[in-house]
Amino acid sequence: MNQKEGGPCAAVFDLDGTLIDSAPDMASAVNRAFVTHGLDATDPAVVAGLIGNGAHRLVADLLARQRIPAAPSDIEALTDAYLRCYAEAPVVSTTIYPYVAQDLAALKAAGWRLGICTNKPQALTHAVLAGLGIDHLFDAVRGADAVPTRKPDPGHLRAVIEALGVHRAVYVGDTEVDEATARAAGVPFRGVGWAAPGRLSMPEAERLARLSELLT
Ligand SMILES: O=C(O)COP(=O)(O)O
Ligand SMILES: [Mg+2]
Repeated sequence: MNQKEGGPCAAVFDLDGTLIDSAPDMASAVNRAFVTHGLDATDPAVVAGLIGNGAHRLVADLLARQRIPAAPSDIEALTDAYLRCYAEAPVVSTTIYPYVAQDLAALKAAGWRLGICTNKPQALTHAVLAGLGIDHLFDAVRGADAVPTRKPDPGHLRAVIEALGVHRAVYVGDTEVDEATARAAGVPFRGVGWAAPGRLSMPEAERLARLSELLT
């Protein structure tokens, strides 16, 4: 996609695993919540592989891994505890992936409108973007609780694109949830080359080496 083809274009990004490596802080928060409730902590590398479907699903998946039967109300309580722990320390070990900040700035300077479509809750998304000093780059940000139905429902991505006020957009992500969301919304999808193995169905060779490739 190219600005020269007419009309503003937008690049909408998934957040965790796409623009930022937030897995260490997310793993630390969910493990603090589990341990506080008398449950076991999980290897942060395992937690990292489960991120992308939102907080509730992360907690449910971790409980299932530990073979702990849990009522919906237990999962709710643990999810609330996880999100409280995360909000207390949203940016301690989280980092922006290499070149992402400068490539986002280059896209913005070239006239692209930039958006975020993430399954992270809205307040935490803003806290993390602000903590990393990249919140000013985005024209529309929609977390999981800022839309009636979240990813993989295509309405989540469509809501971001509508807020950006563009007719042409691309979605960039790191998991099959993102791929499926884009497909269902009829939006072109690009996967990041630094996505963890097995998280995207598209071949490695077809993924973005750098976000600046969107400019070409
Ligand atoms: O699973 C989450 O909490 C958020 O993940 P996402 O930013 O990749 O959508
Ligand atoms: Mg992701």
